Amino acid sequence: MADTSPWPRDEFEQKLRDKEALYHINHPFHKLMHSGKLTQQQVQGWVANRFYYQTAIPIKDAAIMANCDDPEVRKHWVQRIIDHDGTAEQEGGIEAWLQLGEAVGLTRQELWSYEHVLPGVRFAIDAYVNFARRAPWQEAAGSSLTELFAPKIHQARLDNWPELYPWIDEKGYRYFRKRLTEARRDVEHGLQITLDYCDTREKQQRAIDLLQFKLDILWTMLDAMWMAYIEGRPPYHMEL
Ligand SMILES: O=C(O)c1cc(C(=O)O)c2c(n1)C(=O)C(=O)c1cc(C(=O)O)[nH]c1-2
Repeated sequence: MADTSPWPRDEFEQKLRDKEALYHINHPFHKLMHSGKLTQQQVQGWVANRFYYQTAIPIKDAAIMANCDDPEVRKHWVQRIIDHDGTAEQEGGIEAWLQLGEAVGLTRQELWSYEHVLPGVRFAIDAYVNFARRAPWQEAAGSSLTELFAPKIHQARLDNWPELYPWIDEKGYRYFRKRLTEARRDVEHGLQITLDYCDTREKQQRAIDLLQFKLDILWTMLDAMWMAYIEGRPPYHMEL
């Protein structure tokens, strides 16, 4: 009979970490971006589409909080919302992303209107928010663990973009710098929740599958952007 006992904690954690192989840092769109081959218009397309993700993240985190009956968890989780929305005194990630938009030549109104957001990007992100609304909060918390792999991609942008894309204004980099520390703190907490909650093989496997679901969301966003901005085939492009 197959062994269905839970994996030891460190083995389970390693299985989650192994998912890095499918992280969107490996998507051809990011590969082009990180080799300096994107035009200004293509960078703008990415920034405008990703803005929909940025504004969805605190809504997703509020949905997790709304489903969470543990004040100890909420006490920490609320920081994620503050990181993105900011406070009366301090700017958050959404404001930093708007500044990135301006640094690449977009206006705030353009970003807020979501006029550049592709249907495929919107559907993928909406799937993440809707999942977080309905899932047990521990499962939704676990799906944020793609952030395990995010500091590397933020760091790569900080390291390479100034040379590859000298036309991007320096004020655009604040978002990525900010996320380096925030993402590391988030995953420490998210990982503890997941490792504690998944005390059966079934729950562990479900967490791995949900991490894959989140990887699918990130990958699918870039597939839609590839069609529109690299192939020049946005939706309803009819020419052969
Ligand atoms: O630029 C990226 O590649 C990237 C990826 C991810 C991610 O892995 O989901 C996040 C972010 N950035 C990010 O900035 C961010 O605030 C964030 C929050 C979350 C989440 O699922 O809660 N992911 C990510």
